[in-house]
Amino acid sequence: MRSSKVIHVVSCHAEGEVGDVIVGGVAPPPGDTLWEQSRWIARDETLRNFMLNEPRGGVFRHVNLLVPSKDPRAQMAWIIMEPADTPPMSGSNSLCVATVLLDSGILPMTEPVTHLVLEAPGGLVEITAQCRDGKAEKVEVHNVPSFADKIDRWIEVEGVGSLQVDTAYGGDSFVIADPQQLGFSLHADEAADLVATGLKITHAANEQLGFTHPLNPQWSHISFCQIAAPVSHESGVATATNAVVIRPGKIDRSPCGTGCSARMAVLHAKGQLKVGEPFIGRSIIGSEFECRIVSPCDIAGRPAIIPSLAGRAWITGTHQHLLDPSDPWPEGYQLSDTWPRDLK
Ligand SMILES: O=C(O)[C@H]1NCC[C@@H]1O
Repeated sequence: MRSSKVIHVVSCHAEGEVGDVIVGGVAPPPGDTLWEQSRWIARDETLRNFMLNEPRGGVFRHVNLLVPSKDPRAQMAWIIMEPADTPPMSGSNSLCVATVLLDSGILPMTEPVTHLVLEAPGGLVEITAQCRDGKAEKVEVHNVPSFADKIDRWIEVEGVGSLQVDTAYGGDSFVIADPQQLGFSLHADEAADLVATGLKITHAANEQLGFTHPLNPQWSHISFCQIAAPVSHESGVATATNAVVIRPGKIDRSPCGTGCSARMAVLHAKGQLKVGEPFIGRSIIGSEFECRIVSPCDIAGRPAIIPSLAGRAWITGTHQHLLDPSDPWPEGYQLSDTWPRDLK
């Protein structure tokens, strides 16, 4: 066996969504801030391609690179790599990172509760992990400030027609649409059709509404379409199933932490969810995040919220990814059979 690199990974999933964690073998990228470091990873593409492309990755995979924190309040920082983007924050990936840090002993675990501060490219997040017998059993994340952007706006979507949507930010940027308007019931057997429709909605929303983060103008697109069922009250708790369509073409298997944060910001802006009121986000495979609005806040003079989401993550394996110097595809490859081109 020979290899010109060895990347050590602890694989994990949070409520069904893969979030592998690189724990060794990659030097921290250059940059004065974590955001700059994440832009370097996005521009350079070498690590993204090696880990996300076939034969090592695939469209379903997210990979997180642990790096030393820049902010002295944080115990660790990480850079999120998703198939289409290198985003500011991710709920499912934050659960995977916190679980791997604690369950594998990279950071010390205190039972029954461990508190951490982690640094994502989009800001600091506070972690409260319920721990027992060496396992982080449930992880709560206080997310970055989240806000509704455009409410009840009409867009024209190819093959759909006029569609009323909201846009919002919950650590990443969303267009949110109602499945009833689209003829979906959010069952798992609709997954392929949800993806095709969601990609068209994302494309239309980017062209017709757009998005720019008020404090980070470099984040200037809508990443995801969240097809979000109306809220119903189950045992008195506001609950809603969603299907978040991730470019280039898959559905989040988890309830999507940034999506639930964005949704809560919209519900709050519409007067439909109060500060502190529980909200359950449910995924298309039936997994759940327990969410709430921790507090109202302000972002560049606009009303915003600090959301919280809680869920479970499990380690699924360890891998050492190698590169034989004679391998003709050191950065892997993508083919449109499993890695669809963005539909327009
Ligand atoms: O939980 C989330 O926020 C996400 N899951 C995969 C894509 C998003 O980052």
